Amino acid sequence: MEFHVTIDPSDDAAVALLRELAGRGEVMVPVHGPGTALVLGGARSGKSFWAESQLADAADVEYVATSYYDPDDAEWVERIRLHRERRPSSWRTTETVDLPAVLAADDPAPVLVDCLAVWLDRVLFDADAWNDAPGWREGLRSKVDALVNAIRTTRRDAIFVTNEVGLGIVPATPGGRLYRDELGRLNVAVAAAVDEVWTCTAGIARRIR
Ligand SMILES: Nc1nc2c(ncn2[C@@H]2O[C@H](COP(=O)(O)OP(=O)(O)OP(=O)(O)O)[C@@H](O)[C@H]2O)c(=O)[nH]1
Repeated sequence: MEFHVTIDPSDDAAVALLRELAGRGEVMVPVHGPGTALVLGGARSGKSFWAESQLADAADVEYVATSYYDPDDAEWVERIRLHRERRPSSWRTTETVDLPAVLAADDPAPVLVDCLAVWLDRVLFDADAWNDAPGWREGLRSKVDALVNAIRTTRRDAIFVTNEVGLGIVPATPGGRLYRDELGRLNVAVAAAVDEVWTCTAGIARRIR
C-alpha cells in the first residue's frame, strides 16, 4: 500500500518521526544519486531536511555551515542548537566559507553545504559590496569561478542547499536588489556545474534536472 504524506518541515516532532521511519526503510524520501546536487527552496521549505535525509544512511558526513555564529544573537543560537541536535552525532561540522578547500580535500565523506545564500552574503559583506567598495564585483566573480571549478572537479559527493529568492516584488533598497541579482546568478552558475538540480516547495522535493 502506498500513501503520499506531506509534512511541515518546521514541525520538529514530525521531522524526527519521518527521519526514524526513513532510517528503518519504512518510508521513501525522493533520492538523488551519487555525485553533486543543488537543492533550491524558500525559507522553511524543507530543503535542508531533504538534503539531510539524502545522507541519513551515511555515518560520516561533513556538514559545512556557512553561517556566522554570533553568541549574542539568542534567536540564532537557538536555531543553530536545533540544527545541531537534529544532525546525527556521527556527522562532523565545519564552519567555513572556504568551500573550494572542502571540495578539494582528499576525504571520502560526503559533504552537505548549508547554504550558498549565506555563503554569498558573507562574501559580499567581506568585500564591502554593500558600500560599492572598489573591486567587489571582480572579487565575487573570482570566488564564484573558484567554487564552480571546485564543484566540477571534486571527487566527493556533495549536496548544496540554496535559497530561491526574488519571486516577489523588486526590493526597495539597492542592497536588496544587489543581493537578489547576485544570488540568482550564483544559483544559475552552480546549477550548471552540479550533476542534479532539485527544488523544494512546501516540503515537497522534486528533481528538475
Ligand atoms: N555556524 C553554524 N551555522 C549552522 C550550524 N548548523 C546550521 N547552521 C546554519 O543554519 C542555517 C539554516 O537555518 P534555518 O533558518 O533553520 O534554515 P531555513 O533556510 O530557514 O530552513 P530550511 O528550508 O529548513 O532549510 C544555515 O545557514 C546553516 O549554515 C552550525 O553548527 N554552525
